[in-house]
This record gives sequence, structure tokens and C-alpha cells, in this order.
Amino acid sequence: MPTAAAPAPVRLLDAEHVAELTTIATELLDIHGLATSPALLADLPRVRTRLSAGLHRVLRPVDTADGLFVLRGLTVEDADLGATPGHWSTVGDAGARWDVVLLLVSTLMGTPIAWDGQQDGRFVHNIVPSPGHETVQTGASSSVLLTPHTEDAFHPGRAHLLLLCCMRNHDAVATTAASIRLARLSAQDRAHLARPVAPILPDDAYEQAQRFGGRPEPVPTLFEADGGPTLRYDPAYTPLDAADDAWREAYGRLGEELARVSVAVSLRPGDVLVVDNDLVVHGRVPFAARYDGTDRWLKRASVRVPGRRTRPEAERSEHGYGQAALEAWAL
Ligand SMILES: O=C(O)CCC(=O)C(=O)O
Ligand SMILES: [Fe+2]
Repeated sequence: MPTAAAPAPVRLLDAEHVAELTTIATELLDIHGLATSPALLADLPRVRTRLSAGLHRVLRPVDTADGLFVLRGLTVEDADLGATPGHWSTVGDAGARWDVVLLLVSTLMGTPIAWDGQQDGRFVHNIVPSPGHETVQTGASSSVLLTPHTEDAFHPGRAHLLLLCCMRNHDAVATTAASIRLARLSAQDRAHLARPVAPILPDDAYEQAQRFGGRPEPVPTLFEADGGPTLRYDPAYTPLDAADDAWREAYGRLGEELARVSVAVSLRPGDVLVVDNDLVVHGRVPFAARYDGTDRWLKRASVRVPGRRTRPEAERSEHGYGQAALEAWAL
């Protein structure tokens, strides 16, 4: 993959941080039974206050123009994990302790969110290649490039941060990531892309939202926030019918720039990739699924950061295709 950018920054968890996270995760599972228990989710703000200052510091916000970091130091015992399921719906409670670890990491960075219409409303999604989905544009695909995208770009309540925790990745399949803060675009292109010209439709992971009857509203691609530009981009789900030539050309140049600055991150088991969803678009390179229980397996969490101002005010009045983001606990 062509890349002009430096490798992803790594933040190391030391043995004490790892022990803290895994001990508390085990404790929460013992108390509440299931990683999906509403009572466990409600308990997260309480346990947050128990986590050490050192852990809070390692999990400080993304602080470089890369818009991401890899959290390293957790270890997954492959033999304990069981077979990689062939579909998210058959995961059950496999890797439940990792779900809770990921929720704890998420809680240190903001509020975990979920969607009624995706993976049964679970706060931790399982990303595995699924038979019959090889060529779709969702995390269940394999043989095609998963085009760089903002997660849940169709929705105004989308995550500020996306966390991908690697359970298994024997073939070192890379996630791709490209930051708008590293892209070079002319002032004219930026001005074009700040106009609401094309809508972004719900992706194939949201069947309910795809049936929504309302009119898709055009949204801006770029926004000039206090700290620099932010991005809302999902070309695979962006119909260009209403777009004029100048806008299309600017959109094309944006795509080329994102490809130029893209980094490939091959997650190892235990790695957690933290991506700022306002700065970075992510995707995945094509690979051959094994379908023999040893496939690549990621767990994914989405986080909202209260009080963040990285998006246009006008987003507040969007219909969101009838979907609502659920927060892990009521504020
Ligand atoms: O498989 C990956 O590395 C990323 C998939 C993806 O886009 C996601 O889980 O949101
Ligand atoms: Fe994604």
C-alpha cells in the first residue's frame, strides 16, 4: 500500500495497567454475569473512578495529527478464545472479558454508544468475515477493499472515537487509516467540500435505517473546527447525482490525498486501535477468509466524547434515518 505517512503511534500499557483492566473486567463479569448486562453498563462510571491516574494518562485523548494511536500491552491467549465465529450473531459470550476490557478503555475516553439497528444493540461489536458477505462494504467482508470511511457517517450521533481490539489476526490483515490533518488540499477544494452537496446513506449494516422513508439530506464533507479540519466521508454510500463538476473534482482530490497519507495498521492480538472518527477515515485491505475457525476477529466499540465541538451545528436537526444512538448509561 503506498504510504507517505509515519507508522501509527503506539502507547504502551505497563503490567500494572494491564492487571488493573483485567482484574476489574473479571470482577464486573462476576458481579453482573454478562458483558451485555445493562447493570454492568450502568456500573461503568463508578469503576471509572477506581482506575489509576496512570491509566487515565495513557488513555488521554488522541493528541497528534495522525488522529489515532495503538494501545499495546494486553495479551490474548489464542487457545482460550475458542473458534472465530462465522457471523457476529453466533458469537454469544465468546471473549466476554475482552468486551468488558474494551468497555473500560472506552469509559476512560468518553461514553460508549450502541445502535438499536446494529448487532442487536450490543455495545461491543464483533467484526468477523462472514460467508456470503465477502464483497459487501461492511466489516463482515473480506475479498474486497473496505473503502476508507467515517464510521456511521450517515448519522449525526456517530462516534467521536472508534476502538478496534484485535482478538486474532493470523494473516496480519491491515486496517487502513488516513487523517484529514495530514492531507493537503487547496483552499478552493476545502471551500467546495464544506458545502452540503451530497447525502451519506446508511450502510449495509443498518437494514432498518435503509428502509427509512425520509429524504436524504446533503451534508458537508469537511468542517473547520477550532483545532483544524474535521471530516465526514463515506464514498461507498454517497450518491453523487446532485453534485456539480467542481465539487466532484474536489471530492476526487480529497480521496487521492487520503490515499496518499493512508497508513496500514496490522493489529496484533491484544492491540486496541483508537481512531478519532472526526479526523480519520478507516478501512481494511482485501484478504482471503479462511472460514475454519481461525479467521481474523476484532471487537469494536464506539465512544462519544461529551462536550466535543468538532461538527457543524446544522447536524443537530438531521433525521438520522430514524436511528438513535444509545448511551451506555444515562447522564
Ligand atoms: O476490519 C477492519 O480492520 C475495520 C473494519 C471496519 O471498518 C469497522 O470495524 O468499522
Ligand atoms: Fe468501519
